[in-house]
Amino acid sequence: MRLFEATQHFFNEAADQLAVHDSLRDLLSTPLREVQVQIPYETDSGKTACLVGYRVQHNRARGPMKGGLRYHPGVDLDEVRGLASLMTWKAAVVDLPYGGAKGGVVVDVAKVSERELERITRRFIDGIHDIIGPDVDIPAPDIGTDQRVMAWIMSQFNKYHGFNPGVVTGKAVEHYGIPGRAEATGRGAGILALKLMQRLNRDPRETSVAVQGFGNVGSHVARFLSEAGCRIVAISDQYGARYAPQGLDVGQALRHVAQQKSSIKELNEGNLISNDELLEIEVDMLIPAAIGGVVTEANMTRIKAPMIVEAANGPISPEADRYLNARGVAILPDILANAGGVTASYFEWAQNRQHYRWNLQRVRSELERTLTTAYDEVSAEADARNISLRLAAYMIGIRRVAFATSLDGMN
Ligand SMILES: NC(=O)c1ccc[n+]([C@@H]2O[C@H](COP(=O)([O-])OP(=O)(O)OC[C@H]3O[C@@H](n4cnc5c(N)ncnc54)[C@H](O)[C@@H]3O)[C@@H](O)[C@H]2O)c1
Repeated sequence: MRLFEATQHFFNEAADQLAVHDSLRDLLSTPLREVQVQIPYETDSGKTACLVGYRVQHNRARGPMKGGLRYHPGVDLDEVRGLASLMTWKAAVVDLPYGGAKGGVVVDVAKVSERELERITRRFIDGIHDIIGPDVDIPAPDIGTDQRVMAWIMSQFNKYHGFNPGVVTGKAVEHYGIPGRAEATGRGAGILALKLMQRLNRDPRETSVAVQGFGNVGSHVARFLSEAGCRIVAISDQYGARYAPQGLDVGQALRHVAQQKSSIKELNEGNLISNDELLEIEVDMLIPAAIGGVVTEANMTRIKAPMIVEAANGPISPEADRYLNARGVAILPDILANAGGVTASYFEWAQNRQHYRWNLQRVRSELERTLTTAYDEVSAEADARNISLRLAAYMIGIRRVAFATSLDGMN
């Protein structure tokens, strides 16, 4: 099942529970706008190459649309559409004044130089600058993009529209960003993972954790949970995974990746296993923090973790979700689990508009407060109705967006 179909499946389940009528359901399911642009750019060898980029704006009933920009060879319109709809429900679950959007460029960042990446980004913004903006649609980092890419986006947008740092979030602290944004998605997933352990009466110091993906999100969630006393037994990147039942030294892995610019595969600790094997190890908590669609009908019966935190977007297919729920696996859904990123982006955007900056301590405490409030609402809804955390989160998000949409009216 493709990502948009999967997100629509979860949407429809919740809309059924809420008895959302057909015309409103159609409105909430149909993206506001989808744009595909050509990205011609000059390679370092002087040739002209051409890529494809997308921006999908899903819903703006609750505010300007917000969502990351993904650079990955697997990007396509369906994926971006699915991710854009997830952003709408995510922003609503954590009660931020935003709608949802997402963008992507079909490119393998490992195969282009830094200068090429800058040219690609600037040409992409040439193609979409007139549909984004601080009051319209605000991009942020996702797979393959980081603070450098955000700086180029801001600079290119400003050439057309004048100085406006609030057009993009996830910027460097020294360049209109805020402390704590880079760590926020992983930290947020870690805060919520501890909440899930508490829900199941688990002691973090007796909990083993496997994290798939050691990029922005995966590395920060692994660090946070390791500092909270959990045993991180497996980590990975796209090239492979390392597994040590007695626990891995996360600080050492962070230094290895930062200093050696090398893969987790080359880490001098634990046994080398594949990404598929990582998903299936005997562990208390599994945290997919890389790409989507990793737990499906093909491997669901071999997943052993009793707790799953979806730090990545869309890692579990609807079939696997149904099966794992029936088996009693506690799943913290993506639209809550990784909402720390958009929450800190909201802080950054609001501060850009005020030309004012919080310190790290304030960002962290506001992040924890926002996510904890959302978690408490979702778990209360799940308990009251005896439903999964995913269904409860979707119901809360859809209820808020549906209400705003109906107040907006049709004209
Ligand atoms: N960055 C954010 O603020 C943010 C916010 C919300 C959700 N997310 C989601 O978190 C996930 C990770 O994003 P990120 O920002 O950490 O990206 P990133 O590019 O920093 O890191 C991605 C990681 O996944 C690994 N990876 C890539 N392809 C893989 C594959 N086929 N199999 C296994 N591993 C693979 C990479 O090697 C890397 O370690 C994505 O699903 C993204 O949508 C990110």
